[in-house]
Parts: sequence; C-alpha cells; structure tokens
Amino acid sequence: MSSVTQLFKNIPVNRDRIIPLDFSNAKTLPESHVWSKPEPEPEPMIRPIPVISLFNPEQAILQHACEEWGVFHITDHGVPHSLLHNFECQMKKLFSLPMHRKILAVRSPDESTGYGAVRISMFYDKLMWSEGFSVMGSSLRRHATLLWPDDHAEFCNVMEEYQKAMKGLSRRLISMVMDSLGITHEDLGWLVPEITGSRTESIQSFLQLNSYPVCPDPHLAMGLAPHTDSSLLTILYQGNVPGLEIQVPEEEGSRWIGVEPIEGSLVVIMGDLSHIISNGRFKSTMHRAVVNKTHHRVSAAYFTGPPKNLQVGPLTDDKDHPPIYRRLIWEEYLAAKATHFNKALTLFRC
Ligand SMILES: O=C(O)CCC(=O)C(=O)O
Ligand SMILES: [Fe+2]
Repeated sequence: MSSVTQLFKNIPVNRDRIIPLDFSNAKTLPESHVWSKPEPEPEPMIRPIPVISLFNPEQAILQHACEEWGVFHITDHGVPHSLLHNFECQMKKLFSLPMHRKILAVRSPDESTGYGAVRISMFYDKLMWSEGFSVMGSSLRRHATLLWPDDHAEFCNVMEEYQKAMKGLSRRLISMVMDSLGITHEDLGWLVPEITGSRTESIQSFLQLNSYPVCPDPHLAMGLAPHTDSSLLTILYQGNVPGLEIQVPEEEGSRWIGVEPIEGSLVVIMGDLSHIISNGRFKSTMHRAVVNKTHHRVSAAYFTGPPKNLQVGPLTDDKDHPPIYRRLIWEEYLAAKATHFNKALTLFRC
C-alpha cells in the first residue's frame, strides 16, 4: 500500500478534494475541471485599485481603501526585494517537484501543514486548477524533510524569514487600519499582548502558498473559486503574473476586475473579521484567482487573526450605528465558515 493510500485508509474523505490533479500530465482540461462557458470580454477597468505607500500613509486614503474596496496595494512596505525574490524562487522549486514527490508531504485531512488542493474545494462540485502548500505552526521542517530529505534548509530558512517579515508588517498594518477607525491598541489587546499583560493571547497567522499551473483552456477553468478571507487581514504576494480578481458591485449586478500586479508591491485584503470589528464599515471583498495558458503563477496569502478562544465583535460605541453583528468566540466563526462557507457572516447578524 502506498504511503498516501495508507494515510487516507480510515478516513472517509474524497481524495480528489485533497490531492490535486497531476497538472504536468494534463494536456486538455478534464470534465472534472470545467467550470463555465467563456465569459464575454470585460470592459476595461475604469476605477484603479488604491495604491498606498507605507512611507507616509494618509489615514483618510487608507480608510477610503478599506471602506470602498477592501483591497489595496502597498508599496514602501520595507520587505526587501531580495527576500520576495527568494521566496518566489522557493515556491516555484516546491511546486515544480514531480507529483510523486509532492504527495510525500500531503496534508492529512485533520492537519494544517502540507501539500494539497485548496481547502475550499469541498464546497464546489468542480475541481480547481491549482495546488497549495499550507504552513502553520512548527511542522514546516518535518514536511520539508519529506520533500527534500537532504536539502531542505534553504526552503525552510526562506519560509521562516518571509513569515517573520509578514508578522511585523501585519501588526503594523492592523494598527494603521484600526487607527483609521479610531480603534486603539487597548481595544485589540490580543494584537499587542504586553498591553493587557496576557502571556498567551497574541496574533495567529497562517501562510498559504498557491500554485496555478499553465492551463490548456483557462476560460473554462477556475484557479481559486470566489471567497472572502476569514482573517482580520491578509497580505498577498502575487509576483508579476496577473490572476487575482475582485468582485465589485455595479448597478446591474456585479463584475470581476483584475488586481494587476505592481512590481515590488504587496496586496492587502481585508477579511471577514475586519468587517465584523468595524461594524460593517470595512469591506470583506469577494475575490478569486483565474488561470492562464502561458505562465505558471504562484501567490502566497499570509492570513492573520486573533487566538481561537477570543471573544470578538463590533468595536463601536456609536449610538447612531448599533452593532450589526453579535459578539462571538473566534473559533465559533471559523467553524461556521468551515460549514457554511460564504454564508457564514450572515449567521452572526443581530
Ligand atoms: O492567488 C491569489 O491571487 C489569491 C489567493 C487567495 O485569495 C487566498 O489564498 O485566499
Ligand atoms: Fe483569499
């Protein structure tokens, strides 16, 4: 019995929801990965997505970006270009491994770290044209050893250095966006535990590496299906291959617009928790990733949120705008999202 068969032998799980297709062998799009008829070419984008320099950010512009878009580019973020470059090289090194090597590090159904299809696959009948590698907690080295028994140090070092840079940057960004709402560090004690004197509460993070192989029929395929992030906020590295799209409301329905890469920038995506904490002011924007015929695209989402046992809710004392969400334990929200997916937010409306 192979190691993968062994891993799943007692678990009633659909294996193709965890183990992606071997894209290197796929010369045509299998029926299992056909999503839709080609959409008509979209009109050119009229409103560009905000770009915010962290060198000297203006609060009003930041607030506008969070309220009107829920997504924005950041420049002058202080993460060295060389680190971003090495990080992308390591992601490509990982995803370019042959399938029989990648599945040595497959994540088991109850595990957070490892190789596999994106988690939201289970909410859709069709399969996505992507594969991922999730990094949470301390088991990175164990998984990397499975992939490269003698040669994993560089991969691990770069992943750790990137996570360290993201940790600092995410704290800075959270402070900035919360400041723009008038929310103080004391209100968000878990962000800076020293303030509350707590030793255990602190920011939690999760790194998701995504790979979108070149696709024989990109108009019929889906890289990553529409979703909102549960996080407080997400920092997305997307290299220079386009693919990220956000949904913007329009008079007749809504449309998807591309978040075109800007050399050296990172993308910030406000998550469901920002929407809750801001009492609905900040947008948790629906987004997706599309694929293309010529370029392998990689991206990396660094999600941040509070500890699971923390109670969260709208941080507002504005009498004119009473809370629209009830207080909840963060774990409760994550569980609701894992069951009800894009409908989870509505379950907590007052
Ligand atoms: O690949 C992308 O551009 C989007 C990734 C994303 O939304 C996610 O990992 O949650
Ligand atoms: Fe996302």
